[in-house]
Amino acid sequence: MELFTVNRYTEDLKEQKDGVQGTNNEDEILQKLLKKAAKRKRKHENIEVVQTPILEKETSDVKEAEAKDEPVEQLEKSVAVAEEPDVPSTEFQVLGGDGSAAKKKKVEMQLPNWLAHPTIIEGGSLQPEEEVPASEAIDQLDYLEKYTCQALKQMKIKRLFPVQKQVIPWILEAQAKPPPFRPRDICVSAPTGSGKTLAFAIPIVQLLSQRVECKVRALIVLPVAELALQVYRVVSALCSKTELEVCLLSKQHKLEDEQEKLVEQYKGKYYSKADIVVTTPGRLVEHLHATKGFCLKSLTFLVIDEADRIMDAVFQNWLYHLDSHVKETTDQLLAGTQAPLCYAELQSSFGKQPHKLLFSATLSQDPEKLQNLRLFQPRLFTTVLTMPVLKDVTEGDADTEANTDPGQFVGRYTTPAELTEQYCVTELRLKPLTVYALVEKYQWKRFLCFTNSSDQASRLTFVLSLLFQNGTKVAELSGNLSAKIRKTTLRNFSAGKINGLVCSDALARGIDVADVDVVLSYEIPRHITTYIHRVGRTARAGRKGTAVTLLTDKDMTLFKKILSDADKRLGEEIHVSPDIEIQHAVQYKEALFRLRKRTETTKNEKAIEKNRVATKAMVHKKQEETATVRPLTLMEKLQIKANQILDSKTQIPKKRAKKAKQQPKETKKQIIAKQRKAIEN
Ligand SMILES: Nc1ncnc2c1ncn2[C@@H]1O[C@H](COP(=O)(O)OP(=O)(O)OP(=O)(O)O)[C@@H](O)[C@H]1O
Repeated sequence: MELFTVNRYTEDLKEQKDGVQGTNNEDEILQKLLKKAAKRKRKHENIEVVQTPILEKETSDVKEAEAKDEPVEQLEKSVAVAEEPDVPSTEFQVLGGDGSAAKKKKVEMQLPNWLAHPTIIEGGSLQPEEEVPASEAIDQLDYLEKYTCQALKQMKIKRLFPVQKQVIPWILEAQAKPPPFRPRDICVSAPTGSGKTLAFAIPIVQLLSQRVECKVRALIVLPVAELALQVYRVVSALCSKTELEVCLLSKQHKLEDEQEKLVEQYKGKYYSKADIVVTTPGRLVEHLHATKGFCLKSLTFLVIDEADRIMDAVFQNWLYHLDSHVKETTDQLLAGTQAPLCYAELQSSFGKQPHKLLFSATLSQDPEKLQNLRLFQPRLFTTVLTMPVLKDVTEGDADTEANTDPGQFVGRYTTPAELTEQYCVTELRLKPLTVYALVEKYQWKRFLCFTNSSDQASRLTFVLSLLFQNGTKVAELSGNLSAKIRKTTLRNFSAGKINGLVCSDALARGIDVADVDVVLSYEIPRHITTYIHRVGRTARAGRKGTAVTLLTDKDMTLFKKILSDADKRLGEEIHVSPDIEIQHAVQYKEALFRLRKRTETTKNEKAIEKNRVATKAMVHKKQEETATVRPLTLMEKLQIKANQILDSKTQIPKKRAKKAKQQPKETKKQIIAKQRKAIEN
């Protein structure tokens, strides 16, 4: 059977078939083709007849007149087409061939309703120094418990920030509803330093404070250990006047130490020692697998801070582990393998999902990413752009208009109103010197300098340390260092023992260090979210701050494009003296020379280490190989020695030696086997 049939008119075919089929001659085929063409033409014209009245209404009077000139002819044609039997067409229909595709409107992103219509967090003052009106004082807020007010006062907090005023009462109210009502999950997108931590910590502590038995009821997940520690401190401070226990899980401690703080065993049963667990995703997974008795079946709150970061592919698997852990415990309860099988407990835990609270300054508006969290009827809280600086940034025509539409708020990353953004144009080879000159010129006493990689951070720290000879101390804070060293460095910076930190972006998020004068971007960030988090390390909690980006001429276009993603424009340009290179020539040359030397030394050290590891591996392999071969007897050894002496005596001609070289080399095992065979013979 033929797979393909080709219908083609050929002269030979005509001659062959002439006798059998009279209809298959050239004229008839031509007639058929003409008929087909006419039919197609009529069909096309018929479509036009139908479309004309619609078009007429929209287009000019001239077209109207043309249409009236030939109504009879068109009617005839349409009737003719209508009379034609409805034969299925063998022609391919060209999709959009009628031009309809070209007329189609540009596809607009359709967000789910909850993302497109968020609850707006009205801007308010973040100025902590301002006089607080009596009505706004924390003791006047009826939803705050006495112990919360006491703890807040100890933290020197006199009133709540806008995001806290909106979110805290909402969570408390949502949780107050009796079953079967289930509180809606929430996503909160508010600028850096606007106080998101307290917005989730206060309601959680208040709602859990009445608990009887200690069980893990709240899990707060953060992307890095430093952030986890920071949030742990805030939550612990809030819990100081309650009986709640908070536990921190991060790579800064030994796993066994954390296990001891997390669970205890009594008469063969495990008991939780923590009510609130603050953790990083990696450490959480470790405990889910390694800590016996670590149970999350009573989980009431799941907080994901820096949610967009945690939802990144790198961190994805923690959710899977968390889900399967909860499912496993439920299955065990159902099967009765986990004691005690109590009906009430089973009923309360089965199918129960924690209240999910997501927070970030750059919350993803990608519904697919958020879908992984299976949010329950989610609700979005986001900030309004009413700050003076931001007005300036989004100033003008279309943007201002867009801001009045709530649907447009989503995905707009807002920076604090107190932030001043600047840039400094420089050359690539002069960048470290520019950082030095800027710090000297503006007398910045506390600054952060962000690079795009840990290695770059390390190199820049080295050069800057050599340049600053007036007592300004700089240190590295990057992923290259252990968690312990990073912790000490950060503490020294907070205490003012270090003036400047050169950081990689791993630490751009969430770190809350008070009174950072300026954030420098040594290299332009790769994405707008990175920029928002970098600059967010200053101008926090209503204080003023500056962000300066170093730009080469090449960077300029790309940086402008990155800023445009957040409806931002370049800020003010600042300059350093054009003579910096001449002024600091000797110092800079020396610093670069020493950096080169250091790079070489590290490179050599790395090569030596690599060699050492390779040699060790080879020795190990050889040992394994020889271990499998039977040791030679004394006779065999003597025979081999005798052969070697004989070999050395008989000179192999050069040509033969070359030929032998070309042949594949025998392994030691093969040589021994050969010699043994020779002895046996
Ligand atoms: N109501 C308040 N009054 C005064 N200071 C506050 C208040 N709430 C929070 N703060 C302070 O503001 C600073 C920033 O708070 P927080 O770290 O919660 O911000 P954030 O919104 O989580 O920032 P990021 O997005 O960078 O993580 C902290 O030092 C905190 O102590």
